[in-house]
Amino acid sequence: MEARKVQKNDFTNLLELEEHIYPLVDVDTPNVYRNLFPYDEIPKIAFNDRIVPHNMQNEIWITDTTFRDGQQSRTPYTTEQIVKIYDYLHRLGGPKGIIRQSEFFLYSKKDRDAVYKCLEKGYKFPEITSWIRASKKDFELVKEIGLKETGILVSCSDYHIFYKMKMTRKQALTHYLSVIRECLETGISPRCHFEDITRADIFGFVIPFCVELMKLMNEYQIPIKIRACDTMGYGVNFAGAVIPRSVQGIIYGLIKHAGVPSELIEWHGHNDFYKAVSNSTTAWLYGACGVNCSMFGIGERTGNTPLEAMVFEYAQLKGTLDGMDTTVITELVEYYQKEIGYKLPSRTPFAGSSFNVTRAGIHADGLLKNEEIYNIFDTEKFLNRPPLVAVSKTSGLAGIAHWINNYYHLDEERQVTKDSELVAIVKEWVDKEYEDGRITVITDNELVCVVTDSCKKLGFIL
Ligand SMILES: CC(C)C(=O)C(=O)O
Repeated sequence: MEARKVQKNDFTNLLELEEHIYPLVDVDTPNVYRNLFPYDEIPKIAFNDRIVPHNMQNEIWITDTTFRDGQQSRTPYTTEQIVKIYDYLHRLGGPKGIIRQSEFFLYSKKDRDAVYKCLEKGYKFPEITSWIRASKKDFELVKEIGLKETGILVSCSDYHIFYKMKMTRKQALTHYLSVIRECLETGISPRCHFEDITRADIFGFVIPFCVELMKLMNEYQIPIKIRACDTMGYGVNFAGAVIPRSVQGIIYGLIKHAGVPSELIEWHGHNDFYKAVSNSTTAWLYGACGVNCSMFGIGERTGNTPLEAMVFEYAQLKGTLDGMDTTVITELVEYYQKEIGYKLPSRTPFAGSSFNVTRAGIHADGLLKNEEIYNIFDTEKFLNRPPLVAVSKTSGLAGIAHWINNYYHLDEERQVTKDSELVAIVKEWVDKEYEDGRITVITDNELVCVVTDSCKKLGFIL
């Protein structure tokens, strides 16, 4: 299968212009931005107050790296698990393919088996793409399997170029361009992973490199994607922050100074400074069409941008889910727990067991009066997860009543209130537990026993 041809673009004038403005700066010693990354101090965020305009595109999307970056940091998934998760991603992304692509390793037979099985499904979305070693043999393999695109690592900070690859910028650029040309010769579309872009020299290396890539794209008429990888999570989204840490500054530079079309730009975030989600949203807002995510954010160190979070960011920015089926997120939580043995931290937004559980008595009282007061949205509708109240020392009568109503799915006429006799008896039992020195919350099983006993005594049927 041949890579999709790019629309004939006339970047020629722009490219000639930019080439002169931003030539490669081939430094003798690495620029490691010691002012921003002193290493023995906490990294710094500096500002020059240059403001770039919003530039969100009409069509934005999510790409998935659950089986690549996500899998790198955990026990590998079995083929069966990959196929099952791929199925869930297909349903979650909906018919418009908001989850547009998913990338797969092709290294081992097991990796390739998973790709063949997922291809057999015949889904248009997520389109299957690959991640390989950058060699002619591997490009041929991508082609043989019938994929259109592959990821290629093009680390771009001097940390990588000088310290890891032991090259100069000029040598790295020459090497990358020859590998990418080889990929294009095979007819495969390269997705260039600009590793460590948030510590790279944007005007001295990244933009001159992108300008060369856009020239190659013109020459071969095959799309070349730029994935901006915030490998260490240093990106920030504050207006006026300086590059290379500024997410909007990087995206603006790629579009305006290197002539990269928005639909060929993806942001790939990490969560080391808790910014993976807001940085990814920022990349959308400033012109990148794609954000690359992994399910539940499972990935290197603190993880990648969680895919489920970007589903809700999408809906908030666009005002519509565009056909995405968010209830699949809850199915995935259950699948990860039961079949993969991965339990999410309970407070994980949208997915953890406690994400919509209220513990404080005073809040529980609010929930009981009207669930909108303490629930982010109709979590039962969108995630099959009605808001819950965990019973603890501070739950009070309202909290216990709410727990009973939810746990037993009582419809409006049958609901108990904080004045119900049943609630009073359960509360008495709960109070006694804490008077006797208990410090943990009361479990559902314990409450079921107490409620069952109390109902028997009162002659109630729930
Ligand atoms: C290895 C690269 C491509 C990456 O995933 C990252 O920079 O996070």
